[in-house]
Amino acid sequence: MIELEGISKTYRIPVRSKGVGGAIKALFKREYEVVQALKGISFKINPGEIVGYIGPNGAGKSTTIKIMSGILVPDDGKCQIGGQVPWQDRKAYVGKIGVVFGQRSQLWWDVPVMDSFELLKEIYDMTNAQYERSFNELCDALELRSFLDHPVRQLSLGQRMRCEIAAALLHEPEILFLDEPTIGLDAVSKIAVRQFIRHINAKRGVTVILTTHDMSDIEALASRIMMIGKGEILYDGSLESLKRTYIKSKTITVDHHDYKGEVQIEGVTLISQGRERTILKVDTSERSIAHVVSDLTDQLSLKDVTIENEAIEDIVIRLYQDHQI
Ligand SMILES: Nc1ncnc2c1ncn2[C@@H]1O[C@H](COP(=O)(O)OP(=O)(O)OP(=O)(O)O)[C@@H](O)[C@H]1O
Repeated sequence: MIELEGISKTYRIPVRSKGVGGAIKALFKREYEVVQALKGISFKINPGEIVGYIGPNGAGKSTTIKIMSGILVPDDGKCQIGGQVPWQDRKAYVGKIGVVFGQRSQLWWDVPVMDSFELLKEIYDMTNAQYERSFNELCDALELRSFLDHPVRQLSLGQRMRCEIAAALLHEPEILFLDEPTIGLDAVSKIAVRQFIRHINAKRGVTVILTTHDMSDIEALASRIMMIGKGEILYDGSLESLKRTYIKSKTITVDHHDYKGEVQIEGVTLISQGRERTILKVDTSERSIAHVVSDLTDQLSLKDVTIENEAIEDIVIRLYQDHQI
């Protein structure tokens, strides 16, 4: 479905020395700084996958999405999406993709949402039957009906984002690019957006490429993650395998009856110990959780035990550190 091979992209940014002298000099001779945003990245994505594309600010995520959506042309490399090159034959290509840039709107700001949808029907040359089917499905799944006649500028951020996603999917594309779709949303709206992405992926088989800084989006949605740093793919694999490779510790929280003295267990760091709750960190490469829990049972009268993995954010930070990013 999606195939990128050796894609590179550089930007030329004009630089100018300070002051009036610099401005005059720039009139005669422009100097540029070259930023290499993508350094020959390659990957393949199969139909129906949901891929989380993550990386720190300036890593090259948006540049990749812009190339895949045909807005930017790379300096080098090949890109084939659904059998087409995104920046060629644009009219046929845009029918295959939907794009949401969380920080920008594709809806007409001053007109009711409904008018934007009807205009999109004309732009994508949809039949009445196709439009009705898609529109009704999206309105129901995203609960849009109560504000369809409101101008976009009067919508809350959560309502607007639901409309943006509906607008991107109205023409029933096979691929959806989502660039930070949950940015700025409250917890309830984030959950609604995630549920909808799962729903549309299962129902229509839409392939989803999602960039986000919110690791809970990734945990909720993506079975595969690609991590980019300084224009290079640093990791491409399952979230599970990332966790297996990089998770080095687990935290055990034990609720217990009366405190009988300080817990002492090999390979464990005691984080805190109170009368009824003890928190420990276990280096899983040194001790197995089963052994630690068994030792705890000997030393404490247990009421409840919770075992938590390291947060995915911590794993990602460690991976960036390994690559000196
Ligand atoms: N239009 C542009 N002109 C010049 N440089 C650009 C342009 N767009 C991006 N860059 C530079 O290219 C690099 C990659 O930027 P890009 O926006 O792709 O990163 P990103 O991973 O999406 O970052 P963020 O998470 O902050 O959105 C950065 O160094 C950025 O400053």
